[in-house]
Amino acid sequence: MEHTKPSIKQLQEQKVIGLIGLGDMGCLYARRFSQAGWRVVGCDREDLYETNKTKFADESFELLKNGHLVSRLADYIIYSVEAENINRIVSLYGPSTKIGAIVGGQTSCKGPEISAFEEHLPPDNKIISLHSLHGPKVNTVGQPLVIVRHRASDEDLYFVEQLVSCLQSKKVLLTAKEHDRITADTQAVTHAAFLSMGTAWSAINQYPWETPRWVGGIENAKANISMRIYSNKWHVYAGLAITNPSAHEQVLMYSQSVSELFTLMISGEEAILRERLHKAKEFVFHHVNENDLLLDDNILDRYSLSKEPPGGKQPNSHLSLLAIVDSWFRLGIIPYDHIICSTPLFRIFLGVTEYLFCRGNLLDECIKVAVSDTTFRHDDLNFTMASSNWANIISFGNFDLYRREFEKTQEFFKPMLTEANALGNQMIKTILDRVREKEAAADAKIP
Ligand SMILES: NC(=O)C1=CN([C@@H]2O[C@H](COP(=O)(O)OP(=O)(O)OC[C@H]3O[C@@H](n4cnc5c(N)ncnc54)[C@H](OP(=O)(O)O)[C@@H]3O)[C@@H](O)[C@H]2O)C=CC1
Ligand SMILES: O=C(O)C(=O)Cc1ccc(O)cc1
Repeated sequence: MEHTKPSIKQLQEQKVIGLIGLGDMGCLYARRFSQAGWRVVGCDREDLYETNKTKFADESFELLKNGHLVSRLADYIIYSVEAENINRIVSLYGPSTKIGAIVGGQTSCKGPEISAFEEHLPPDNKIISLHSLHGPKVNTVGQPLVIVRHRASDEDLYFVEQLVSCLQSKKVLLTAKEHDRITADTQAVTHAAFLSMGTAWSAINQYPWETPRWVGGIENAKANISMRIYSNKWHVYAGLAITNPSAHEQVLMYSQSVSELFTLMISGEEAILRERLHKAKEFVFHHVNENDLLLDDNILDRYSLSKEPPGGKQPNSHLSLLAIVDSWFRLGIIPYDHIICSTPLFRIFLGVTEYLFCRGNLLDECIKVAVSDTTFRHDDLNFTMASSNWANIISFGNFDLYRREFEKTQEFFKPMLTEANALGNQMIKTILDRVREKEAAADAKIP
């Protein structure tokens, strides 16, 4: 006999949703689910309960004292806590989980999260994890939402899909292993590149928008994204890279590419550099049509933090962008294969590199400048050292050192972060709207 599936309304009458961790992402979910008609209970740290009662007083979800109370009551519990602490927090509350309930997490690397669930949850509990591939201030509509069904029935999955449908994100079903491999390729290396730019600018004591050496659209995108990362919480980026073993390999390869390309530049090896980069271009961008690039001058030029009017463009060696394509080639990664599972920052990073490699003869101009013009040597040397430093910190798995380096650079940019973030948000919104338009146009072409 075939069972009819319950409607969302019926599920909403039966099920309680629980959030453990009401920071940026936990609060986003708690709000969205409760506003869509689900009963939602949540908790943050128990020692902050009294303060949080005031903070969350006007919300449409219910604040409980701790994760035990959430776990006893909820039918689907989502841990939305720092990746570094996931095992410890699941060990605390996991044994209190309601019989038969489903449990998942929002941390950015699924291997350690699923291991924590397997270790600490009673065997009757099911496991379905989530990962929204965007920050808390991005519109959830159309963004990828990874669902990892690890230990659960079709009915359980159906319930979770009904719950998340209010986000209107694009569901991507993956295993934990697939998820971690792809996000190492997309997120971890993207962050490593922009973290290194920020550290290098801070090391030479230079805001990039305050010097005529850096003008033009590509520079705007680099500065805005770097500032966006430094205006966020360090633990988000540390957790994502350090807890994912695949990310270590990627970040180390990126820093090796940076160092090798820089060596070719300062040795004046133009022909070798050109051959190496054209090979990488052919591998990564062979299908790209120059008339159909994600970004154009118009978009890129619009979002500058500089107070000066845009002048003539200054060529740059673009070491950070040359190196990402070189490392994709050496790791056999075609970044377009991961677009279904990509974050806004990754899509912009890809858009900017695509622009540099495929627009007119920009790539050859850039190679020429890299070898012959010494204006950027000091910056490129600092970038090379910064990327090697970040790769070491990540592969040694040192959270404390990560935090120290991150906050040191963050301090340097602090006076500009609010303005930079507002501009970065506009830039990202424009680019995402544009991506949506392009996708819609492509879908319309399919017969
Ligand atoms: N921010 C982002 O862009 C994204 C983040 N993620 C991932 O989602 C997770 C949450 O990130 P985000 O919301 O940004 O981080 P936040 O730091 O804003 O939120 C985590 C919350 O969990 C709280 N917490 C710590 N211990 C406990 C506990 N024992 N019980 C209940 N709550 C606790 C923290 O309190 P306190 O701060 O006082 O320790 C904090 O309020 C992370 O794993 C992150 O990597 C995923 C997608 C996007
Ligand atoms: O887009 C990015 O890379 C971000 O910086 C936001 C972000 C951070 C962590 C995640 O797990 C997912 C998205």
